[in-house]
Parts: sequence; C-alpha cells; structure tokens
Amino acid sequence: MSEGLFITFEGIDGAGKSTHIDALAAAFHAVGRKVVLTREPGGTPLAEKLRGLALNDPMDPLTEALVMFAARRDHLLQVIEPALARGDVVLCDRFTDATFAYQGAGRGFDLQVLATLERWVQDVPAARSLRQPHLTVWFDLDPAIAAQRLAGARVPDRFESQPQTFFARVAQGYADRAAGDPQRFLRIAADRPREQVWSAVEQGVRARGWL
Ligand SMILES: Nc1ncnc2c1ncn2[C@@H]1O[C@H](COP(=O)(O)OP(=O)(O)O)[C@@H](O)[C@H]1O
Ligand SMILES: Cc1cn([C@H]2C[C@H](O)[C@@H](COP(=O)(O)OP(=O)(O)O)O2)c(=O)[nH]c1=O
Repeated sequence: MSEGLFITFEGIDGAGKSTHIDALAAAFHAVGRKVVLTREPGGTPLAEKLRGLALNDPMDPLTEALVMFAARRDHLLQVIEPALARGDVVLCDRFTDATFAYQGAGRGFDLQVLATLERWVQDVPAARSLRQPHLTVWFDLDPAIAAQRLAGARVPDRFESQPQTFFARVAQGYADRAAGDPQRFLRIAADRPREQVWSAVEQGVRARGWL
C-alpha cells in the first residue's frame, strides 16, 4: 500500500489555488492514486459550519484563530488522518500556514499563541511529532495582481474585502512561513500564464517522485 501524502495549496486570495488543485488531483488519479480533495476552513459538516461563521461574522483575531483551529481539528480527525491511514493523497486548499499568514501577519495576532494552537491541534497519534503537510504548494503573487483578478468577482467575504495593505502583510506572512520550513514549500511564481503555473506545479510534484 502507498504511503499517504498530505499536500496543501497556499497563497493569498486570487493566487490561483482553485485553478490548479483539480488538475493535480487528476494527475494523481492518472497514476492510480486515490485522492481526497478538501479545503479549509471546512472539509467536514462541523468545519463547514465554522467556515460560514469565520467568513461572514464579525469577530476579534483570537476568536477568528480559535475558529480556524477548531475547524482544523475536526477536519484532521474526521477526514485527513483516516485518508492518510488508507494511503490516499490528501489535497487540501489551505491549512495552518493560512492561519499564520492571515491571523498572524494579516491581523497582527501573536504568532507564539498560533504556534501553541498548532502544536495542540496537529498532535495526532499517527504523526511522529505533529501532523504537517508533506508538501505545501505556495502560489506567490503580488497582491495588486491578485486584486485585479478578483475585481468584479462575487460579493467579497470578510477577508476578500480587506485592503491591499492587509494582503501585502498576508503575502509576507507566507514568505516568513516558507523561510522557516523551506523543505516543505514549493514556491510557484503565480504571476505567469496558467499553463506555465501548472507546469511548475506538476514538475515540482514530479521532482519529489510522486507522479
Ligand atoms: N495564471 C493566471 N493568470 C491570470 N488569471 C488567473 C491565473 N490563475 C487564475 N486566474 C484567475 O484568477 C482568479 C482567481 O483564481 P483562483 O484559482 O480562484 O485563486 P484562489 O483559489 O487562489 O483564490 C480566477 O478568476 C482565475 O480564473
Ligand atoms: C484556512 C484559513 C483560511 N483563512 C481565510 C483565507 C480566505 O480568505 C478564507 C477562505 O476562503 P478561500 O480559501 O479563499 O475560499 P474561496 O476560494 O472560496 O474564497 O479564509 C484564514 O484567514 N485563516 C485560515 O486558517
């Protein structure tokens, strides 16, 4: 049986995560892997309810961080860990790096508190230390370009309606997380045409021997 693979997609709103995650699922299916495609906040009935609150109800940064980690705990226990135990590939649109980027860098919340929550929530029986992604595909994009892509999109949620200065902090938050764990991150320059971005994603995953 194959070892389970946990791959997350990260980047600011509009960076291109949703555009490419289905194609990576198809690439894994093509080599015979079972794929669980999921997202955060969300992925379970409870976590999706928490998503609705987090994306729409006003709340302070600690409340927001706790809601994100509460959703994550349920998602880990109900979906991610069982899938990895089966040897499936879990492709997750956002995970804890988004909490450090949005609640940490974006909202200015205490990173030490986030690191404590990360240790509590991601301490699962099957992981030697903490459950972390085997690979995080980080779509790095200038917030100004992301804003152009999202202009005129649907009614923005609490995060999408933030000013560009917020997303500049979020983008730096991702860069800081990548600098802290470079082996785990595959940085994709996301300002190129879709085909070039996809090619970089596929080559990066293939280079790890997984496709
Ligand atoms: N490489 C690209 N060049 C131009 N537009 C893109 C590119 N990738 C995605 N888009 C468009 O930008 C918008 C946001 O893409 P999406 O994949 O939803 O981003 P995310 O999931 O990271 O928020 C969509 O309208 C999408 O069609
Ligand atoms: C997982 C996570 C997401 N978020 C934010 C980032 C996004 O703006 C929002 C999730 O929406 P998003 O992933 O962009 O979904 P969609 O493509 O449907 O808009 O939640 C956090 O602030 N912290 C987190 O820990």
